[in-house]
Amino acid sequence: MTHDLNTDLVIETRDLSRLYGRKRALDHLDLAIPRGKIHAIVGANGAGKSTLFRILLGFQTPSSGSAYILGKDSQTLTFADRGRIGFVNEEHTLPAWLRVAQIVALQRSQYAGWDQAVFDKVLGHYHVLPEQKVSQLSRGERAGLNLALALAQGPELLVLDEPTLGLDVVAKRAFLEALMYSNATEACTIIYCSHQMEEIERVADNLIILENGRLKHMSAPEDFAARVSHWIADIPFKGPDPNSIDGLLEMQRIDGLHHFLMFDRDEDFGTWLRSQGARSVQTMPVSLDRAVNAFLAAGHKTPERKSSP
Ligand SMILES: Nc1ncnc2c1ncn2[C@@H]1O[C@H](COP(=O)(O)OP(=O)(O)OP(=O)(O)O)[C@@H](O)[C@H]1O
Repeated sequence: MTHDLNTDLVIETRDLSRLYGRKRALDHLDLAIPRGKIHAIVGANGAGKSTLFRILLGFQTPSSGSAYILGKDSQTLTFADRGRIGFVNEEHTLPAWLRVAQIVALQRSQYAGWDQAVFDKVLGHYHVLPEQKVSQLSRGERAGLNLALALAQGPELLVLDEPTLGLDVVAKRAFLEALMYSNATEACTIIYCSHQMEEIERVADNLIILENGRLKHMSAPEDFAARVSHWIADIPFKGPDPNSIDGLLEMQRIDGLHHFLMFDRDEDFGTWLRSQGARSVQTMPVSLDRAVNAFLAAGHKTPERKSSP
């Protein structure tokens, strides 16, 4: 079978759908993730992220369409293909009775491309001793050990699925620093799934938003945030009908002032507010967290647009 695959893509789905009974978890998803850098995948609960990864890693079959990972059909991955993919999730499960040095020895014997310098560099962000058993490590240290193991295996693609879930602020920071200073992206592409927008803001080069099993947006995080604006208007009566406002993500009345979160609206929106009787109009910067949450909450009200990488 010929596929005309683009080898610069680490992940590619074509018209990918997955149904669970009457439930549609993935809905004709076309996704193309280029090689290199850190790509964040976000979506509300139930957006289809786990289903997508189960299909990509070959643990589940699509209902229709196709999925490729590192240029291979995800349904026919070999042991060697899987060896090119690293995976870290929030569970950080490793055999509790093994010592760190024993795990390293095991991994080194298993992975031909094992990179001890990368392991040492990543784990150097933690005070973990080689003689410590996994059971004696803190949750944050276990997360760091998992990251160090995954990166030292030299994967071409590393999937981090909510890797900092349940970690405290200090451990989260240590994990992100270990990741950022590992220079991992020089050798591998990282897919970072998280609901933690401040982490995404720090590490991700590309933001991918899934909603109801569909691709809603793909761009640099800062480009996305720049498209969302916050307006505060003093309108001395009920205010405009939300249904009549193009690009409205959220409208709230707080302390007598109207707050609007808008997508892809510029100065013309201020002019329009004044034409609606606003006595004053101000704009405020919007955090990525606020922008993404408003975008997800607005759901179907959000203008349909073509995603731009
Ligand atoms: N085994 C299943 N049987 C029936 N429905 C399922 C099954 N697995 C997932 N779903 C449904 O498919 C949709 C997508 O689920 P999925 O777990 O892929 O989402 P998610 O984006 O990973 O969510 P979360 O962020 O909560 O982990 C949800 O509506 C879910 O209820």
